[in-house]
Amino acid sequence: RIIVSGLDAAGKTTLLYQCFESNRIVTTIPTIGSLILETVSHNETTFTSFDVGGSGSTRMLRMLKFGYKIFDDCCGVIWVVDSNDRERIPEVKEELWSFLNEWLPGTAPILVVANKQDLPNSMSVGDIKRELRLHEIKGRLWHVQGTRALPRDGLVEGLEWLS
Ligand SMILES: Nc1nc2c(ncn2[C@@H]2O[C@H](COP(=O)(O)OP(=O)(O)OP(=O)(O)O)[C@@H](O)[C@H]2O)c(=O)[nH]1
Ligand SMILES: [Mg+2]
Repeated sequence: RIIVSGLDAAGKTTLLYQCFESNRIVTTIPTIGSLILETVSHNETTFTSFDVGGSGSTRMLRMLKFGYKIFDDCCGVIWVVDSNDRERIPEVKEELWSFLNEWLPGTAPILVVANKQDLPNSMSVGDIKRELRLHEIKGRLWHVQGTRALPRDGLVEGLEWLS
């Protein structure tokens, strides 16, 4: 199982469907209010997506209720970041680190997807590495891949790294 997470509107749904249905523009609706999840299965791999945005209490309830089952058999994480949303990067950092420290046991590798690279004001891969302090990750492999889910670009490279 691969967990796909990140703040709301980062591009998780778009990315999930773009991975498997080439050249199709996916119309997404925000997952606000729903507890979890979107699941896409491909060969032997299940991609389970949920967002960690929203209010703190909702987020925590969601994690508590579903956390263990989801995380138990997780062998990799895709963390999607809206590279264009500079204002929320501190929130991304906080959520990512609490996710790594509190919720994700073991040594599962993490692919950080620096999405929305097509937008002119987006942060670079280097910016994202620095802002999220990824070099402080201990005991698991990590990698940052710049992507444009619309049109898709970089996704295959990212998945190759993860596999
Ligand atoms: N410009 C641009 N827009 C993107 C890209 N990827 C996704 N989007 C847009 O960003 C918005 C949010 O994308 P979603 O895939 O719904 O994001 P999500 O992470 O699933 O959001 P929630 O379901 O609310 O958690 C949509 O309007 C997408 O069309 C990208 O690479 N570039
Ligand atoms: Mg979504």
